[in-house]
Amino acid sequence: MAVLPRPVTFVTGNAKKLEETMAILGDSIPFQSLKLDLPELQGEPEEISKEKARLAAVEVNGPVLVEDTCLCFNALNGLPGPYIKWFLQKTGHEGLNNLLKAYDDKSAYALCVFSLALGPHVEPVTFVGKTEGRIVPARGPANFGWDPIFQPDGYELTYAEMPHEEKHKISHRSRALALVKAHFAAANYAVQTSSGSPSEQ
Ligand SMILES: O=c1nc[nH]c2c1ncn2[C@H]1C[C@H](O)[C@@H](COP(=O)(O)OP(=O)(O)OP(=O)(O)O)O1
Ligand SMILES: [Mg+2]
Repeated sequence: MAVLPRPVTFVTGNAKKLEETMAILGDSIPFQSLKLDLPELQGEPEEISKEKARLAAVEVNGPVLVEDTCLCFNALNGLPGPYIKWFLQKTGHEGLNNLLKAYDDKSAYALCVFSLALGPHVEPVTFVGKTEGRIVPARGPANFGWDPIFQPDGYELTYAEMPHEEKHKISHRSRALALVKAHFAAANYAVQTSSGSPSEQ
């Protein structure tokens, strides 16, 4: 049993990510959240996520969980990838579709990389979830990022058109979180209580 000084803090500036993560995790891990905009870093997805966790662990001075999400177009060798936030902000759903106009291949994948750092001086561990699909003209409510233009393989609906539970069955985020949950179950973490004795979770 590993003892945590306090529950793991999920650090994100994105309210929808937090909502989905809480819905998927339930009470499976000792968890709290902090709304903080961490820097948008460059590089490979796992390195970005790890570096985010290192920065968050320094901010929180305790155990943290972060995630970085990428939307990767195969025709563009994985771009926009981790830069999807800016592409979405600057070009919108239509602009993202237009990027693929020059190519027959509209296939894409959503990648979610969670990183857990038990403290500021502990090397983060990553958990990757991937969902394959394709980019389509926007359909469904536009209340979470690029959900309206991502249609997962095997479905006629975009992420945005699916009921939440349906998205969670196959999403990049839920696949990564399944690994996070398994890690917690195996590690058998316990949280230090104020009385000083660890309580098992
Ligand atoms: O399931 C999703 N379905 C649709 N869109 C999504 C999803 N998950 C993230 N997104 C969007 C948010 C942001 O525009 C970009 C990822 O950028 P990313 O840096 O990871 O997110 P963020 O800056 O909003 O929050 P954070 O403070 O955790 O970094 O893709
Ligand atoms: Mg971000």
